[in-house]
Amino acid sequence: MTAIISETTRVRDEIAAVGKSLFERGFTFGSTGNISARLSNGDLLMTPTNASLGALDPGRLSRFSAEGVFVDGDKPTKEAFLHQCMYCARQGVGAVVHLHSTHAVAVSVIDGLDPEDLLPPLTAYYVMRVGKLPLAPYFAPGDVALAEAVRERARTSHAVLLANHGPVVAGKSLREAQYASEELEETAKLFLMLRGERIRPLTTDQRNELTKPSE
Ligand SMILES: O=C(O)[C@@H](O)C(=O)COP(=O)(O)O
Ligand SMILES: [Zn+2]
Repeated sequence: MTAIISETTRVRDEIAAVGKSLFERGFTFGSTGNISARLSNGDLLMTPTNASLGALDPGRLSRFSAEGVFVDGDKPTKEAFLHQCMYCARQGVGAVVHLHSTHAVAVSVIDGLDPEDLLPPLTAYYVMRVGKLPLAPYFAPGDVALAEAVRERARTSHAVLLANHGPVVAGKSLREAQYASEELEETAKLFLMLRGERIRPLTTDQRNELTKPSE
């Protein structure tokens, strides 16, 4: 019991610290975005609805049981189902971050990109942290129909861009989800800066070299 309590406290504090860091560096703003993390007993901690990621109270985070039932805390984010579907679609997910990071949102609005993989492999770090970025069609925030669209894409990618909205990124840990979200935003920025230029993305061989399982 003691171990569970201290793990809960640690994860609550970590969610608040990551939220503050992302907010203060402009990765999301106002009360946009939401974060969740899984505890070792399967429970999920999530940010409450209408909360600024910059000023989260660790003790007031919303908690769901492993079965997806709301247990306690403030009223959960309206995207709770979106977070839950990332945990269901992928093995080993420990945390999920959703942001309205400006450049990623801009990419989510551009027509004519490849909806299976929106951004080219500009750098090795992008390939290692994000890899592939499919687009989920537009649904209003909080619409449960979005869950099915995201679940389908999350089976093959831990990062999904919601059309005219923003990214949802899963990681084994909260730090992994945070770093991948940041890398996605910076690559979206590079992509927009480079529009109209002749570019030289990584080749398929270079990409495969980065993602091959280590022996
Ligand atoms: O875009 C939205 O409204 C939500 O996806 C969002 O980012 C913030 O919603 P809450 O977490 O319910 O505040
Ligand atoms: Zn949102």
